[in-house]
Amino acid sequence: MAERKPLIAGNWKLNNNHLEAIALVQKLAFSLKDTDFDAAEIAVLPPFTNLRSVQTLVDGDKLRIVYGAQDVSAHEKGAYTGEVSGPMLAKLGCTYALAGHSERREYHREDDALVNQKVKAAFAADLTPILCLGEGLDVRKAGDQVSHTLAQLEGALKDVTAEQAARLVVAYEPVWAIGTGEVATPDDAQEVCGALRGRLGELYSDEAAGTARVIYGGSVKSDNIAGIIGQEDIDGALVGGASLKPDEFAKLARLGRE
Ligand SMILES: O=C(CO)COP(=O)(O)O
Repeated sequence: MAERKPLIAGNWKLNNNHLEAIALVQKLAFSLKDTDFDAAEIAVLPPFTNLRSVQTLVDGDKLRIVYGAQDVSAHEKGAYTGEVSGPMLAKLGCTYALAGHSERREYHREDDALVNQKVKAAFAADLTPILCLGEGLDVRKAGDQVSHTLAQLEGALKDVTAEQAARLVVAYEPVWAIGTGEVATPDDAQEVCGALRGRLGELYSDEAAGTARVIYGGSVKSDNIAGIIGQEDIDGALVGGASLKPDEFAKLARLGRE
């Protein structure tokens, strides 16, 4: 099995203007000073308006974090008011772009077909998409979480190549765990993450499934990350609320080992 470097990514959601973003990244850099950057890749995902400021700080201070966007347009250019394209994000030095976060699926009516276009747009711009998926509470109560998330995976990966799939990050974020404080148990998270990796193997190859990273998101904190990351098929975390607190996010970046 290939070595997969854990990814700890902070999704800031709709928080912080660009000045607040600079302050937060500076504090985070300080909090990260004793961190082993070889143990995990650390990413922040601020709002679009902050990316240029974060780029300047990361480049200027040679910070060992990477960054990305919370969304990417399905379109490359043209008459698409309000959209931000993959090439624009790549030009700003972004490594990652989220695609299909449950908040975009819910509040902006994004479906698997659109998420699929966004995943392909990210790959086309040499960004790594972080494909978000996960079931709501009703699906979980019915015990259909595996089939539900596998269907989302297949829908989002239509026409994605094996080479691309090998670079993919899939974030399993059960909707009922997001912002609720109700983190999935390590076993529950592993059940779905293992099934997602298994399906990547069936759709592509064992090699692709072995290098793609599958991460978990939903109420991850420094006191619960160790159990989550200890699971065989979980390669990191997508963190919301806790990513806005520099000390707490730095502890997460150290995988809760202190
Ligand atoms: O949605 C999330 C990350 O994308 C998770 O958010 P919380 O960590 O605040 O639950």
